[in-house]
Amino acid sequence: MTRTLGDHGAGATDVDRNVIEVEGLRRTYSGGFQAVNEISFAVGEGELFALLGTNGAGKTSTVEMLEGLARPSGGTVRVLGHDPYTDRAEVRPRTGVMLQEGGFPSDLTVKETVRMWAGCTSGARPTGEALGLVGMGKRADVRVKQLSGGEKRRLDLALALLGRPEVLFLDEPTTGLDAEGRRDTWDLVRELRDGGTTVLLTTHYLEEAEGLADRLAIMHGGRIVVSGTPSEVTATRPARIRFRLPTGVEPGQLPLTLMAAADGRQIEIRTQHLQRDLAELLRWAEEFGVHLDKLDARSASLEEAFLDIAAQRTGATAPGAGTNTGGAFAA
Ligand SMILES: Nc1ncnc2c1ncn2[C@@H]1O[C@H](COP(=O)(O)OP(=O)(O)OP(=O)(O)O)[C@@H](O)[C@H]1O
Repeated sequence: MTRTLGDHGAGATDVDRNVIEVEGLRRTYSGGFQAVNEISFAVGEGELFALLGTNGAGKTSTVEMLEGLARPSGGTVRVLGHDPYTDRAEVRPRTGVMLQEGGFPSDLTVKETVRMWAGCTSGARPTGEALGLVGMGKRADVRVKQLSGGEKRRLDLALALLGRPEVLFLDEPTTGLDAEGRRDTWDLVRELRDGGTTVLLTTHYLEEAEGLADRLAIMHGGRIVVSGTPSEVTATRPARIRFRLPTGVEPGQLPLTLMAAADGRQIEIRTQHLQRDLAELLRWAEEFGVHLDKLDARSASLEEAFLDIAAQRTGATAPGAGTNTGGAFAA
């Protein structure tokens, strides 16, 4: 991909200056259904903020209000210091929006589509530059209806970047992209952020949020359930230690202060104190001359945190979410 990114002050992250401010935001659909229920968050200049959630959590309903496409039912939104709905003329030229469905005329070529869009965008990048950014330079003369789903997403992104936006809204930007396309898009988004662009991203790919986001919020049922840096969010969930129970050892012989679950001879310990409990386990193994086969110890991933949160809220049990107390036991 050719890289000629707009520069809003390279490395000029200024999280003290909020570019997006949301306070007590609500969105109620006809019939009284509350899709967004009193949410509040702020995104600093040059920050990448990810909004995650289960299906129907209210992400798109929220983002549409930030983009100025829908009027809030309550609360306030400020983007670059303005109300994006009532001050649309002020906010729109400084923001780039990548919707879930671009909906371009499908008979136009890629190049014609970009030119048409550029006609409505002040200070637009040259067409070749915009297409080069998203790796679509070679597809310029192809008709939109002949593009694959992933190529359409790239075109959506090129259009969102046309006006060198200060704020970029990306609604599920990598849905339909193959692994390479996804990685290219992540690189591009990182470069834009490093160049000072403020990015608000929604995604269903948790590794995408974990890898890209400076901070994130997980929504469920219209509310923000948890927010923070990816490590702050995962730190709220227990880490895991796994190993095969050595031959000749029974689960009841494991160190009693550890909370463990056994599935046959596979042992899993879930702990908020990974270092302390791992050290205790290793001391015990050393003392009794036991080899812990397939030993694996790691912090919770964002995906595990997400599944735990979703399961708690629906009253279900996330796979492997059970934590047993009172020492080791056999299943
Ligand atoms: N126009 C509408 N009228 C009534 N209800 C709506 C409307 N649009 C969305 N909803 C409902 O509002 C809730 C939130 O929808 P929204 O699309 O914002 O969720 P989401 O988090 O973006 O979901 P997904 O991850 O599935 O895209 C859902 O229950 C949805 O059915």
